[in-house]
Amino acid sequence: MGVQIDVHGLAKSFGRQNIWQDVSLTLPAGELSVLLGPSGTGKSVFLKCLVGLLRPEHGRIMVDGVDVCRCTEAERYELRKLFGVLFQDGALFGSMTVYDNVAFPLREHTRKTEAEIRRVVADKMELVGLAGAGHKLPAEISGGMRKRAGLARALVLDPEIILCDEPDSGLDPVRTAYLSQLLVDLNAQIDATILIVTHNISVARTVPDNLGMLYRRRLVGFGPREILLTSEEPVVAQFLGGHRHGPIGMSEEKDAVVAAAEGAWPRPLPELVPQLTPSPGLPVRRAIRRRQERVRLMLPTLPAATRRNVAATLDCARPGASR
Ligand SMILES: Nc1ncnc2c1ncn2[C@@H]1O[C@H](COP(=O)(O)OP(=O)(O)OP(=O)(O)O)[C@@H](O)[C@H]1O
Repeated sequence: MGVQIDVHGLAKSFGRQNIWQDVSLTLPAGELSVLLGPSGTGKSVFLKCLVGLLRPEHGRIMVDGVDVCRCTEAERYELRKLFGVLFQDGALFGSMTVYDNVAFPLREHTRKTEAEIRRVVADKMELVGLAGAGHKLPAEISGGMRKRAGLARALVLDPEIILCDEPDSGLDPVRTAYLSQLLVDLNAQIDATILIVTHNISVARTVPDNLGMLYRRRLVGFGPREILLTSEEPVVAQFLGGHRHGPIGMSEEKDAVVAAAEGAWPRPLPELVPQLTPSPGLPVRRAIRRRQERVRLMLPTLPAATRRNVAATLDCARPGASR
């Protein structure tokens, strides 16, 4: 099962530029989570902090009992083995074949023989639908295939935590739908904790168990998907509705005069769409039951509308209930 990550009071700046502050959230073990936010709100910086590539000035990131922000280099090296990271552009080495790219972490971090490496690489390439493409160079495959090759590489060390930085960027809606399904299927197969950073509304509405959003240097919210997906908070409703009217402007924060001239921002909330389920033949996601137990305890604390939506998902998941 994946590992839980607890983030408390995190703050990160570059010089005088504060990126975000007071970010606290828990990524529950083995669940799928999505972190949304307009461009430039520091989503990638957050991922890099989680994996220890950037050091926040304040706060704690607890992974497996170790604080990523304060651990020794040796501890950080060990922790990194828990993580598989899919970077925005796939981050493949252009001069290596897809096969060698995927095999790279195994050759670097394990003592496996080439025969063993061949087996693992073939297995992961098959998992992401790239069997047969190993001999090609990254420049010879499509953007979607490069993403999947990056994902295969992120998986070869059997990570317990998978971080995906905008896996959908540069993909058409159909490829994005395939990739969303792939992430859900992967979770069903390996039960890893998965965090996806994106500004893709369709991914946010269909993939995660938990959803959060960064805006104006703060975490607007983070919790069971139904909370944000039914939120009437103007910034959340505008972002998920994908429209111009609302507090978010072209350069993140809208000019107060422009915002006032728009008047109120009442918009119908998009309908809550069902979460993706694993493809036929795959096991039921083990996270579902754990999440139900967790969310059931949260029910009394949720707003009435959210409570109804969450309760409905708990009801339809009861044994014998029709789905
Ligand atoms: N190493 C760095 N040094 C200085 N500033 C940085 C560094 N990395 C990121 N930033 C700044 O931090 C801010 C947030 O960047 P980040 O890439 O995390 O945003 P994002 O939310 O992922 O954006 P997008 O959705 O457009 O990818 C930007 O203003 C960026 O210029």
